[in-house]
Amino acid sequence: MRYGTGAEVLAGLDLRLAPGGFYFLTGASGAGKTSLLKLLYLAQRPTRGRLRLFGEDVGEAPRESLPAFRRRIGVVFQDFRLVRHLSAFDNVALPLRIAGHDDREIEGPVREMLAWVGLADRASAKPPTLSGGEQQRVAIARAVIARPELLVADEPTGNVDAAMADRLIHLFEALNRLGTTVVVATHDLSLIGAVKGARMMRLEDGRLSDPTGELRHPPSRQPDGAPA
Ligand SMILES: Nc1ncnc2c1ncn2[C@@H]1O[C@H](COP(=O)(O)OP(=O)(O)OP(=O)(O)O)[C@@H](O)[C@H]1O
Repeated sequence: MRYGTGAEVLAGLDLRLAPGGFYFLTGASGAGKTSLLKLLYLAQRPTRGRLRLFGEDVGEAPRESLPAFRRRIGVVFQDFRLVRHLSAFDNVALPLRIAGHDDREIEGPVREMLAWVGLADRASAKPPTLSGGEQQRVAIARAVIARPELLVADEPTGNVDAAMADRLIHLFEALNRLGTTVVVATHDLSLIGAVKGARMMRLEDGRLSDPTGELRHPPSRQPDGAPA
């Protein structure tokens, strides 16, 4: 994959995600994590090569077929991308509204989700009046509310404290237990250690050092806190 006429930012990737798997993606800043996630949530197409999603070839699928695939994917963007003029409640409700649920069906689950991410009392606040951490939690609630088949999250806990990060990763785990394939890009080793059975993929200069995530499991914590 390359942006425009620039150099390739991802090359030679051969990667298969098992349905229902939980994957962490790590790598230095600029290694290409966000670019790989963009391929997964169909914001970018591979410049060459093949991309299959949900068993279908999407690398060269017609543009008009992509929204139907995207509705099956929950995305936590690094920069949140909340709708500024909608309340926290309405941002979280968006995927359910798009899926055709009416207000009576939406109210309960959205309130419950906002309570889970600690924002029960901020439901009517609009994004510009929320802190970075609060916006991030709204973004996460919006990404998971409709139980997507694939959840892609880019540094989803970069703006919250350790206790909230723990709570959020358990939300991802709960979703994963319901069958969602989860891919989380992060630098946070404690997050990686928190999910048993998760697989870890590492990007270095646009190449995956462990494309299946099978070889390296999350580093377990030593008593002194250093990664194993
Ligand atoms: N829209 C873009 N246009 C051109 N080049 C880009 C674009 N986005 C990213 N790049 C380049 O692609 C490379 C990989 O960037 P990417 O954002 O995927 O890295 P990353 O691993 O997610 O970094 P970080 O941890 O800092 O978010 C970098 O060299 C970056 O400068």
